[in-house]
Amino acid sequence: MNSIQLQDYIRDIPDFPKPGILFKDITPLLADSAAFEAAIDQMAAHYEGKQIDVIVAAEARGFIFAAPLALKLGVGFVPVRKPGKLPFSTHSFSYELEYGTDTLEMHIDGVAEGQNVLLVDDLLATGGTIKACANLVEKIGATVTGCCFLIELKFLDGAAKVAPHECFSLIEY
Ligand SMILES: O=P(O)(O)OC[C@H]1O[C@H](OP(=O)(O)OP(=O)(O)O)[C@H](O)[C@@H]1O
Ligand SMILES: Nc1ncnc2[nH]cnc12
Repeated sequence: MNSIQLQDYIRDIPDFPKPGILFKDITPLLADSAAFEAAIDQMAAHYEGKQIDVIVAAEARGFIFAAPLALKLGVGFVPVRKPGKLPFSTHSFSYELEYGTDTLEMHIDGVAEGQNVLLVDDLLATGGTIKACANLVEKIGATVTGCCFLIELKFLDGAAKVAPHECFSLIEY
């Protein structure tokens, strides 16, 4: 399975969802079980043996990688969702995207003070989403162990926004 080039499974869609955005479409990778499995295995290999209590990820695409990674690492998964979707009491936080602004929510009992949290998403662009998640985790008194992505758009320098937390990605543009 080492011969799989994950980059080959990412499709470029120009001007989506807005003019000037080159959208990185992950659906070809998801449609190929060997490529999808290779991505999860490579993420798990990077974090194997590290102190992680829980994985936190934002909907929708973050869930796709966070859930199998949580199972593989043997830790829980805490969903961060768009407003009005979570049934229990929530923390709510707003942030900026490459193509707009958004608000996310997490259950107040999702992450506990003192826990080590791995943040997972499909893609790091401006870093707005992951920085907002990291801020919330730290406000709760938990520690961000790292930030894991399938794709990193290096030219947008999202990693600088999340520093000093480590950003690990499998594909860089
Ligand atoms: O680094 P940033 O500039 O914050 O951009 C990255 C975020 O943008 C996308 O999510 P989107 O809000 O499009 O939602 P989706 O997962 O529901 O498609 C992507 O899945 C990341 O979460
Ligand atoms: N260029 C991009 N492609 C896919 N998802 C994104 N999320 C933010 N920017 C993106």
